[in-house]
Amino acid sequence: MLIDEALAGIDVLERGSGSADVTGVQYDSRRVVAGDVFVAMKGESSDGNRFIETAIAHGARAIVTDSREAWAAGGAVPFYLVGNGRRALAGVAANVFGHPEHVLKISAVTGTNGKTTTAFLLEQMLKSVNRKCLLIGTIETHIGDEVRVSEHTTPESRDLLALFADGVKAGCTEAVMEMSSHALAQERVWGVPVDVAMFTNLTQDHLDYHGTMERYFQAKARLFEGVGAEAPRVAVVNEDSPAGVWLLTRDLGPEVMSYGINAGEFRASKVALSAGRTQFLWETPYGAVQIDSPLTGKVNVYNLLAASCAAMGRGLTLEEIAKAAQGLHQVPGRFQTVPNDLGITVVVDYAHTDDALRNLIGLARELVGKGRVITLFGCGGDRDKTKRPKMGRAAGEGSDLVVLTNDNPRTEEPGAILDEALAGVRETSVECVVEPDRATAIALAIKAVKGGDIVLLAGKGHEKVQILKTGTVPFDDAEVAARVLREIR
Ligand SMILES: CC(=O)N[C@H]1[C@@H](OP(=O)(O)OP(=O)(O)OC[C@H]2O[C@@H](n3ccc(=O)[nH]c3=O)[C@H](O)[C@@H]2O)O[C@H](CO)[C@@H](O)[C@@H]1O[C@H](C)C(=O)N[C@@H](C)C(=O)N[C@H](CCC(=O)O)C(=O)O
Ligand SMILES: Nc1ncnc2c1ncn2[C@@H]1O[C@H](COP(=O)(O)OP(=O)(O)OP(=O)(O)O)[C@@H](O)[C@H]1O
Ligand SMILES: N[C@H](CCC[C@H](N)C(=O)O)C(=O)O
Ligand SMILES: [Mg+2]
Repeated sequence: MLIDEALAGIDVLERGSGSADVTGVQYDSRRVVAGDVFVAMKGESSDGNRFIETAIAHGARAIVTDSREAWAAGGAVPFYLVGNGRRALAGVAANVFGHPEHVLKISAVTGTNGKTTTAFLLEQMLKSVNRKCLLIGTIETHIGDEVRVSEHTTPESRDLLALFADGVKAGCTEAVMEMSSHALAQERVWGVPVDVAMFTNLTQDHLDYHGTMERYFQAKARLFEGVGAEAPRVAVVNEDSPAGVWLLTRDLGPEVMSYGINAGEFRASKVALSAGRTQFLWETPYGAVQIDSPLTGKVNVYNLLAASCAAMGRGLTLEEIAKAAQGLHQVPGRFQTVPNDLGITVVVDYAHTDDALRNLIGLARELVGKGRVITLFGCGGDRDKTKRPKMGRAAGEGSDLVVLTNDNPRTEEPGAILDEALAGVRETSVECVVEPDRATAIALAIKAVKGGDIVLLAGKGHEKVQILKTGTVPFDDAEVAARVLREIR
């Protein structure tokens, strides 16, 4: 395609001389191949403009830059100056990949917790009526039946559009995706038209990046305004969440579906919860239906409500949704039990905020009866530090024993992270053992079990690695727990 076609619709401030035939687009010099347009953009930790020469050496045929200096300096291929590099990248990618975003009906979910689960549930509901689906989120990317491991919850626009194009090629008509607050703030989803948008909840996380809860919320709210695209046709909002109530006061576009247990037009009543079973009557303006699903816990009532509303927004009937709910599978690493014949309940969960820990421990308390709740957790390095004592407090408040350990210390000193979390645990009277090595800590937690106790391994869920200063090593909570359980047999 001619570079002018690749740049169609993009506000180009200055054009270089000459033309070029381009076959692809790239924003990372290390991934440029011959024929690409390289979009050089300023980032927060680095600047793509520093890598223009490398990109040209790798075969870039044109440069789109957000730096006037880089444009003025020019080079061996035509240069184009744009005002906003990330938006230009999204626009060029949409042109290069043939606008797959207009072929797919896109459902997107944002919120602090429940995005991955809700997206998985909605995908399963859409598949139950034979719609071919793309799924894009934290754990995996599904392109119809093909499964790929995800690098980001929400990929950079170029990679997102490439996935959309693969989906269209595979015959998908629907896409279900998570939109992280990082991606919304950075406009990785610029120009992506969302048909159905979902909001799950807002509690503390990611303040290292957003600074304040207000800015964190405003990033999430952008999904409902449309990011370089029209506002979503349908807005699905949790009215039991204070931030959801606030969102509902805004102009949310043509169709609004509020859900909840205590409030909301699409409401769950007669909620009955037990291990492996969630039942409620779903009362909607279009009639009521009994939902009976094999998921566990109150948070999943909310996830089911969000997914069910979105499924309805995508045209499924109440009966189709109820039928799909019966056959739903639990999401990997979300309240996942580790099978064993010792009668010990070990649960792997991705709770990595104080709110999620509180919900998880509350659920365990309900299930355990007279037994004890043993909670193992840690806090991520190079991430929101202010959540650490809060997570510690949440873990301490509901548990009978806390095992504090590492969870991806990244470049930080593990001991310092543990101290910050421990300060919160110490605000409670719970017994706490600190063991930095996560495998040893898991063994310790499981070996502390007396009949009828429950062990919660929180924070890493589906993750398959531990990220340490010295490098990334394979690590899987469920696998380690299974090994410990085999050893003590
Ligand atoms: C804080 C954050 O989100 N940063 C993301 C952001 O980085 P950035 O804008 O600072 O970019 P940069 O690293 O300064 O680089 C600027 C430009 O130079 C380019 N470059 C850089 C080096 C080089 O050798 N050559 C080169 O061309 C880069 O490709 C980029 O185009 O854009 C990059 C390109 O898309 C992302 O890889 C990067 O994700 C970092 C690695 C990250 O860890 N992000 C996490 C926090 C994240 O996004 N998480 C959310 C989920 C959070 C949740 O669980 O809720 C997600 O959606 O995954
Ligand atoms: N609706 C919900 N409300 C509150 N907590 C939830 C909800 N759903 C799940 N959780 C808790 O949050 C954890 C993460 O859930 P999930 O992976 O679905 O969320 P997410 O928003 O995708 O998270 P991330 O942004 O880290 O990818 C779960 O393991 C569970 O402990
Ligand atoms: N995806 C989220 C959660 C990771 C949870 C925990 N395992 C950690 O590393 O903090 C993040 O990057 O903040
Ligand atoms: Mg997720």
